[in-house]
Amino acid sequence: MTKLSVNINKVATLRNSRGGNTPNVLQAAIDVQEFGGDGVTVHPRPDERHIRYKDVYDIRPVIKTEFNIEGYPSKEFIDLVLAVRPHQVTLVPDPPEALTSNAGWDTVTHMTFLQDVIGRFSDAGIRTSIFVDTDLKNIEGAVKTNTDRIELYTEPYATNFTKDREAAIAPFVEAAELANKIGLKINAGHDLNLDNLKYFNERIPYLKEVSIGHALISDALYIGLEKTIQLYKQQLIK
Ligand SMILES: CC(=O)[C@@H](O)[C@H](O)COP(=O)(O)O
Ligand SMILES: NCC(=O)COP(=O)(O)O
Repeated sequence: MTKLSVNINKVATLRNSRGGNTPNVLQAAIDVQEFGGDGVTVHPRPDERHIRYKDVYDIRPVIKTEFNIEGYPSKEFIDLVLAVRPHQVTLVPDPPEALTSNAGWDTVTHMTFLQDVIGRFSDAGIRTSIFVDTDLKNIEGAVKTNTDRIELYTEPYATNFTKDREAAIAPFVEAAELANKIGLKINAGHDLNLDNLKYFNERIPYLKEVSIGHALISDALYIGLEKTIQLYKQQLIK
């Protein structure tokens, strides 16, 4: 079964809209694991508009499953990850002002930088993953960065799924086949939801983990967090 890591950024976005501590982000991290999530993902950004650096420190001790920290590897981010020591770090090439992640790494152009950062995390015993699109040159470049995993950037799949699901999935299957062949493990995420997740999971070989936030937290407003997590987990049965 593919693992579900629940991204709780949007819980923090709601909290931050009022100040105070409602909803409680720490309790959300505890509950998503209690309700069957296989991990917790956070993506701190420089302006701390959702998950704050302090949240990341606070959440670490309540993790009983797997903690995945995503973000752009600025000096502050690298220091945070090395201090908190999650199970996995996912490097994302977001510029600071990005509304949300909107591209994968150009692994050829940024090879030396990625090799250096990945080396530092690997030396600290933290599993590494890098966010990439399905361009095969970026998959081939990824293996040379020495990353353990890639996270396939699934927004193009989600956008095209409603028009032509076969065409939408095809580049992701090809990318996953190549990644597996050259020794990379595969995660995926961005804009996955209850409509498009089952087909993605069925069609993508070797998929180890998906991280889902925006749609899952939105669904939870209607059907509750526990039921929502169970529904997402059901989509991930192979
Ligand atoms: C890498 C990725 O796709 C996610 O981390 C995404 O950026 C979710 O974060 P937000 O919901 O804060 O945009
Ligand atoms: N890595 C993707 C992630 O954590 C969540 O993305 P989204 O479901 O909020 O689009």
